[in-house]
Amino acid sequence: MNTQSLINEAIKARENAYAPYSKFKVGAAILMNDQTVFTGCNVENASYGLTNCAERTAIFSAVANGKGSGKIEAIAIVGDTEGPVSPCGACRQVIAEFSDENTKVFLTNLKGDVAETTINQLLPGLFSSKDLEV
Ligand SMILES: O=c1ccn([C@H]2C[C@H](O)[C@@H](CO)O2)c(=O)[nH]1
Ligand SMILES: [Zn+2]
Repeated sequence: MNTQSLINEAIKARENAYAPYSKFKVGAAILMNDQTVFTGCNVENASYGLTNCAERTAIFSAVANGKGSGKIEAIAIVGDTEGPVSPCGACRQVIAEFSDENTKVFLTNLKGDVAETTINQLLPGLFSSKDLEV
């Protein structure tokens, strides 16, 4: 799947966002290394802190569908932001869990801005499974 198609999947997923509190809808789409695609949206809660972001929804969906041993080839995230949307710290760490140095991260918005980055740029010095090896 090409980048624009992945971004379009994220835009579609964003429509399903459950964001009655912030009204800030976010969509994410991930292309796994086996070429399967999973999408997610943010899901808020009256107990605000229980909110799950779009990126984590997409990744948890992939894992729930048997892709936990796979890697993310590309992820597209879209919000209605001035510039490309910026993933929160929790999502950066969760994206890192299923990424490698080749994972492409596309930060986008509804205006069509696209910024390509990497997990190492988003989360330098990240904690990973390597740190658990003794
Ligand atoms: O990258 C982001 C940033 C924010 N949100 C959600 C969380 C919350 O529902 C709303 C406002 O923070 O946007 C995401 O899903 N992804
Ligand atoms: Zn997040």
